[in-house]
Amino acid sequence: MTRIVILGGGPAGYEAALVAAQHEASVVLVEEDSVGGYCVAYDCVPSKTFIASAGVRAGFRRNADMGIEVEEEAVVDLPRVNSRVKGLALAQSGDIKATIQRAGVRVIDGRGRFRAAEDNSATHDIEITPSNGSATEVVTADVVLIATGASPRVLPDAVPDGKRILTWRQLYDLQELPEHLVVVGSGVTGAEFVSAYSELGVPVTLISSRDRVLPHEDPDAAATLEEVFTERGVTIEPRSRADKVVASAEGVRVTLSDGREVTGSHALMTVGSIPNTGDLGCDAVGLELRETGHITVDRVSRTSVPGVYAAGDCTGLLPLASVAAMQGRIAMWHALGEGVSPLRLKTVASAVFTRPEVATVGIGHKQVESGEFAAREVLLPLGTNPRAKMQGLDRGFVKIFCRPATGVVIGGVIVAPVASELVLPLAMAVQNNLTVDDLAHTFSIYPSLSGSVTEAGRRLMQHDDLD
Ligand SMILES: Cc1cc2nc3c(=O)[nH]c(=O)nc-3n(C[C@H](O)[C@H](O)[C@H](O)COP(=O)(O)OP(=O)(O)OC[C@H]3O[C@@H](n4cnc5c(N)ncnc54)[C@H](O)[C@@H]3O)c2cc1C
Ligand SMILES: NC(=O)c1ccc[n+]([C@@H]2O[C@H](COP(=O)([O-])OP(=O)(O)OC[C@H]3O[C@@H](n4cnc5c(N)ncnc54)[C@H](O)[C@@H]3O)[C@@H](O)[C@H]2O)c1
Repeated sequence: MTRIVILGGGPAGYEAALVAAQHEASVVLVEEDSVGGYCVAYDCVPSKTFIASAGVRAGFRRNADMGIEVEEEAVVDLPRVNSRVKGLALAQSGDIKATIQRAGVRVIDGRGRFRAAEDNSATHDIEITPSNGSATEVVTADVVLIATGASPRVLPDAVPDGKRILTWRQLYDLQELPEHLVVVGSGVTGAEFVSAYSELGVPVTLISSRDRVLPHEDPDAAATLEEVFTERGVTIEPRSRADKVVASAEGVRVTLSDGREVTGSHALMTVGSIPNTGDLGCDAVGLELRETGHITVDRVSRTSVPGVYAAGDCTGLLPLASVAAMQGRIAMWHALGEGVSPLRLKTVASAVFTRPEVATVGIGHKQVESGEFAAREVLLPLGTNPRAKMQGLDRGFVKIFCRPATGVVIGGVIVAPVASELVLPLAMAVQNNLTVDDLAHTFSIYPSLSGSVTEAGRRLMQHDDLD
């Protein structure tokens, strides 16, 4: 029986554990905080739960346009919002732990690291320091999966104090909404919190080191979001790098690299993450880390050391829960001798949970513009969609990229309130080499937002048969 030790119980670790247990390996999962990982405890799950509450308040604000007056302002009870966020995360962690234990995985609450190996040893020894203070345990493994995730990057002159200067993981301890939130960093995390807090009625200033919010996303999508943010009263400071953040009893003072200062009641630092690989004893097994601290892996999650795999945010490949989970499963299939398809990042779908949401899949604007991929494209504004009109939605679009000759769908972008749900037909098209004709001939519901996906397909159909 193959002995497997998994370090870290996030999506990469727990999905790997389920696969390995299903294949009758002996599996030990070591998790020092909570099963489900940072994903469930502090990052993905809490942020999306918080955003769901913000969305309820936003719904109230839109009622007047729909002819429904709500007499009183919707009141945000932040402690209740936060307690729902934490309760849901705790319950989900419990569910996952129970599921993997039922599958036969041994879960150890503790911190794991490599122990120096004897030369030419085919196995690896993992030293585990239990969280409850009991004696260190050493477990020998034929295969080790490193799935230790990443943690918020801290700027040396802007160290979070958990009160005024906050990482996204500390937001759920606030008792009251900030009077004025300064968000530093305009990546996906920053954009999602700018959206949620502005929906909750909090004045927000966004310090963006780039020309625009969401520098890695589709430019039309980013422009739509900037318009929405500005309309909601968000102040955006483009091309502004925060050098320093100082907290006082009154609030925070953010010093930008050009000397300007921005003040607020709280600062939320969303300036990226660093991998949790520094204290794993990687050198004990000869595993070299990249300069960023990430672990290099191939498309079946192998590291440079035989018997050691890595998956998820610690590899820095594409920091998404869905990708982490797939990397973890692939690692176990490969290690246990199953037939396995290497990871295909070009088919990954992702969403930014702002309001409206931005969902993307496959090849995007940057790769088409640079000439890396030849494509025809269409952008269909949501304002033309009957269901959108009924729901009072005037923002958003469906964009599709297809191969010029064959019409095979290679990418898409949707900006809409439920873009994260609407993107699935495009993801299926990209994954399965479907064409715009396939989309065009698919029945969509009338009226529905997804009607814009099939309509965009029709707009890209070629009317000659010479291709
Ligand atoms: C604010 C925010 C929102 C996000 N929203 C989304 C989203 O909507 N959708 C999406 O797909 N992705 C989202 N992500 C990304 C997603 O959270 C990560 O990609 C995902 O958590 C990566 O999973 P992982 O398994 O690599 O590790 P993690 O979830 O980071 O878990 C790693 C675990 O390893 C444990 N660990 C670390 N070192 C050790 C050790 N030595 N021994 C034992 N245990 C250890 C940690 O305690 C932790 O529990 C979001 C990220 C952030 C920051
Ligand atoms: N909905 C989702 O799926 C979701 C949500 C959040 C995060 N994520 C994942 O996490 C990854 C990381 O996202 P992120 O937003 O946390 O980090 P990021 O690294 O993508 O963005 C951080 C931003 O902060 C800026 N920055 C850095 N230092 C700065 C400074 N001193 N002043 C001002 N700006 C500064 C950077 O230029 C960058 O644009 C994403 O790529 C995504 O894969 C996913």
